[in-house]
Amino acid sequence: MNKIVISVSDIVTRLGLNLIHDGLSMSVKRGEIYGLLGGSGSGKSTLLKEMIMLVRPESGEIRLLEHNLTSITLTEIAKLQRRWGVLFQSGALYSSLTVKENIGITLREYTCLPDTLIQEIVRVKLRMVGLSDGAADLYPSQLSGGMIKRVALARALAMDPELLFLDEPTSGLDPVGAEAFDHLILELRDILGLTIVMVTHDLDSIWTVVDRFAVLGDKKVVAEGCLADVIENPHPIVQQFFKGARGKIRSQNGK
Ligand SMILES: Nc1ncnc2c1ncn2[C@@H]1O[C@H](COP(=O)(O)OP(=O)(O)OP(=O)(O)O)[C@@H](O)[C@H]1O
Repeated sequence: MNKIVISVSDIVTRLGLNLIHDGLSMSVKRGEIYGLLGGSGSGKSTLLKEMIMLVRPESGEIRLLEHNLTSITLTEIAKLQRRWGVLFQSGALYSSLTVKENIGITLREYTCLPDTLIQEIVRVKLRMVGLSDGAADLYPSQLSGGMIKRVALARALAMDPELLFLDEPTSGLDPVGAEAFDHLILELRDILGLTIVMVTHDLDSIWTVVDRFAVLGDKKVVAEGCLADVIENPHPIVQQFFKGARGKIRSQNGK
């Protein structure tokens, strides 16, 4: 069985007066694509932010790549941050920097690599996400939504991370672009051996790329597992979530 690389145990999260998580637990295994699903406001993005230490839970424990995030030192945080990449929903590219500068920025910040090598790494990452060298000198305002996601993904991969966090990677893309992006994620996981955690509302992504997932509701994980297992879970939140999707499965099966 694959080793667990992220384990969230019994966390309680409060943001302002809002209780977001109340005894939430889940775990991610090495090499899998793990989805965080749930209704709007169920705390998916907050959970992802807790895994990358942008938000701190009030209690409970998060262990990531054998570090306990509640008791980690600053030096360990700095090392750990190099081992993950993040793709935020909007892409979060710097508008005043070109594509190549956006991708190279973490390499310049975290390494002492010479400029020629950084340029070469940027070229490799661009190709890895299916973009040509011609995109390197463009600014974000000159890119389509799909290209922005790809550049943001290339930037997330710049440091050769073991873990990739994706917050709604296909949001804002048309169905064709979303499908292409899903396939890219699958391909990169297989080629690079990544472990991927993704927040998604996109049921097509769940069928296509996600190996296991958690459904968040009632401030907890109400179901966790692979699609075949979770879809049979009688919890009302799960059934509500998949009602339309189940119809889709039936129609796909010709039933
Ligand atoms: N800084 C904050 N202060 C107070 N409440 C917050 C803060 N950030 C988020 N929240 C609240 O926390 C709840 C969970 O937010 P979160 O973004 O994690 O949900 P989500 O499941 O990702 O939702 P969506 O699918 O709509 O993006 C929401 O009700 C949100 O309003």
